[in-house]
Amino acid sequence: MSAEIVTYPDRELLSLSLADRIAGQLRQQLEAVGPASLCVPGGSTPAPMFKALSGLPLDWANITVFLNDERWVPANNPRSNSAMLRETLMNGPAASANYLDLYTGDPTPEGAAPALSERLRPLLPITVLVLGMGDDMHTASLFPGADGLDKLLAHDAPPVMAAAGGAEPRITLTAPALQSALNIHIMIVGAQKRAALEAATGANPIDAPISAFLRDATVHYAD
Ligand SMILES: O=C1O[C@H](COP(=O)(O)O)[C@@H](O)[C@H](O)[C@H]1O
Repeated sequence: MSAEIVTYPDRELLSLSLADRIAGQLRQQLEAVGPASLCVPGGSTPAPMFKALSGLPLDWANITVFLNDERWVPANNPRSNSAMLRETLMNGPAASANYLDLYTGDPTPEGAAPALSERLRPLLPITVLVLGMGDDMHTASLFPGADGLDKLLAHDAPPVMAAAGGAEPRITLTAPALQSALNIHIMIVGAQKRAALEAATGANPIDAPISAFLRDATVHYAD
């Protein structure tokens, strides 16, 4: 089965509509169950959606936010996904949310992963998961053909592991932690990513990691 794809007339409408949909799903969890979790991508695509979401009225103090993955660099490094998130999402009403930073300052992501896994377990299943995708069909830090990708995709993987394949060491949520999410959205823009997504449909996750999430996801797309 492949994902439902929603195509928007432009990127601004995509960002506003997706932010509204995420807020609705978080609100439902907060009202029906209690605390909620929101797991979001880094990269350049989601920043406008984060800005829209940050201004929406929600019980942010009962929401824990964390990234899908992080480059192993401190927050003052321009490659830090956390820095982008703090500038875009963790502002206005959303500044009251709890933030679980995947970058701990430990010397290596391998050393930090076991304790992060334990901190993450009580937050599972993720209430709302938003994934991005690179042109190479990677998502989170699950890179096609990377060393150890089979371990990150394994059904018994711990929630958080170190990952190879990017320009710097990385830490990532693993496939089972991400797949357990109650609501999964994939946000992509541009014809190149759309073509990559179509190529990934039905492919082996070792070659096209995004395909591990397509069955249960809604894809949000604009040119
Ligand atoms: O490296 C990463 O890239 C992907 C996609 O980023 P984009 O700049 O093409 O939007 C992102 O989903 C992932 O979280 C990030 O670590």
